[in-house]
Amino acid sequence: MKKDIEDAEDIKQLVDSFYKKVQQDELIGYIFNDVAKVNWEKHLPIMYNFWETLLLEKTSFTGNPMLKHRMLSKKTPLAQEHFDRWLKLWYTTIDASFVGSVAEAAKTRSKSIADLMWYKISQQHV
Ligand code: HEM
Repeated sequence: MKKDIEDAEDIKQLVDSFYKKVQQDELIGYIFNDVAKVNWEKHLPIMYNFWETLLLEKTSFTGNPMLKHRMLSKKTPLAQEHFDRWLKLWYTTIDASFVGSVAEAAKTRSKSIADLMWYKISQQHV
């Protein structure tokens, strides 16, 4: 039975299964695997903190995602279709296991952040 995202364990499960899909994705996987060469042992806990801060009112995240993605877009072109795929995988992963107001917030928050990131990145070239 599906339930809402309630605690750190749920966030961990969600984030772990999302990045499993991301790594195998034919459109965006290479950005993580080959361009950024992500150290997953480091990155996954950062992402648990990020989503706990956004969804569970914790304050553990202290990174600067806008800057990180702007730097990434200097290493490889990032396009709207990459963001669309990121969001599609995120929504699919949420919907596969969770339902409720926090699950909905996880989707709407990610969409606003992705829109803002894409806006900032696309403005860099003008
Ligand atoms: C095309 C879409 C995206 C790509 C290719 C992408 C890729 C990456 C990569 C390669 C990193 C760096 C990992 C490292 O430090 O080793 C990263 C970090 C991160 N990403 Fe994304 N990302 C995308 C979209 C998003 C979106 C939509 C969000 C938020 C909803 C997000 C949230 C984050 C956060 C919070 C970090 C950690 C930042 C930090 O360490 O300060 N990303 N991303």
